[in-house]
Parts: sequence; structure tokens; C-alpha cells
Amino acid sequence: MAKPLIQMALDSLDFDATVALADQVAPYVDIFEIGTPCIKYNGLKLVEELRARFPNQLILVDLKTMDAGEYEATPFYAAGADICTVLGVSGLATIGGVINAAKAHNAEVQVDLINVPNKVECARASAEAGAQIVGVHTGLDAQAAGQTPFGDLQDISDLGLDVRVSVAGGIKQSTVQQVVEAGADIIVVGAAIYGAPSPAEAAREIRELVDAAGA
Ligand SMILES: O=C([C@H](O)CO)[C@H](O)[C@H](O)COP(=O)(O)O
Repeated sequence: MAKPLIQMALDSLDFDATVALADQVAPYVDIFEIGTPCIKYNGLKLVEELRARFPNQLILVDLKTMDAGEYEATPFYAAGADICTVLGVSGLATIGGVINAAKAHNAEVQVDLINVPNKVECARASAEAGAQIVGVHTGLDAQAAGQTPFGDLQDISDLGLDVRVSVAGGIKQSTVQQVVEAGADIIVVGAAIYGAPSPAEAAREIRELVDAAGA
């Protein structure tokens, strides 16, 4: 099994603070996620900036597309995104549109299972449609209501689909081992890094934990 990748969620609205945070944690992360509020606020310019600064990290743009898949995703791939997200609840027509846009740019698609009622069915259909990643995701609002992604992660990774499985939703140092053991290929961490007194130190700890758990 390949070592899981670490995805840092950049969830600030501030352009310069986002770039500065990315600089601090770059040695420890594999993927920069431009979070949904951040990409809505800052747009393509931030994708271009991070693409130019970080040739060694993948860039995921968390569009959470709900309609007009190909039309919405195309400029973000053209600006340098390696991965864009589309909502599982959008349906296969929209997911297929984002897959078309990704193919045209030799890039990838993540289907976000957030709030999907039948996650197993959606993950299967997304894999069959050609998505490369499915994301098990407990959003910030659901986390505030006490939910976690752990049960869903196990259900989706147990399917053994030909996709990578990403997990997001309040992952922190104490839950890294659990999600690696449950089969996560991509571990998304936001608040546990950007909310730490030293984001670089928190990212370094997460890197060590992921590498140790995946060894
Ligand atoms: O995707 C996210 C959320 O929907 C806002 O865009 C977060 O980036 C993701 O949940 C990771 O952040 P944490 O849950 O704080 O680790």
C-alpha cells in the first residue's frame, strides 16, 4: 500500500495569509487544498500564485461544484489545478462534466460525498464514471453538530474500489493513525494545522504520524 498523502486545507479568506501559511507548511504536505470559502473569495489568481510557488505540491481546488461541471471547472484546471472537487449530490451529469474538464487538462477529479444520503452507491457510480478520488467528508458545520467521518471512511474504503479515498473532517494528531488504519489514501487536515500555535510544527507532527502509521 502506498503511503497516504497529506492534504493541507487552506481555509482563510486572506490571500497573503494563505500564501504565507502555505510557505510555512510546504515541507510537510503533499497537496495544498484551496478551501471552498478561500477559492470563492480569491478566485483564479490564488491558483496561479500557488501553482507558481509550489511546483512540488499538488493543488486541489475545492470547488464543490453543484452544476455546470465542465464550464465551472475548466478555468481552474487551466490555471494549474491538479484536482478539482465536485459534489456527489450534484449527480452524474455534473460529475461527468468535471471529469471531461479534467481529462482535457490531464488532471483529476474528486467526488465529495458530503451530505450524500447513499455514499456507497455514489462512490461506486463515481468510480465507474472515471473519478480518481472519492472524498469522505464531514463538513465544518456537521463537525460543529458533533459528527465525524470515521464510520463512513471504513464503509467506503472496505468497498475496494479502483479510486483513492480521501478523508476530511476535523482530522488531528490523535486521529491520524485511526484514519490510516481505516484505509485513507489522502488525509485532509485544516484546523489542526492552521489553528495551532505553530502551524509548521503541527504539520511536521502530522507528517511524522502519517509516515509512522503507514510504514
Ligand atoms: O472542506 C472543508 C470545509 O468544507 C470548508 O471548505 C475543510 O477544508 C475540511 O473539512 C478540512 O478542514 P478541517 O475539518 O478543519 O480539518
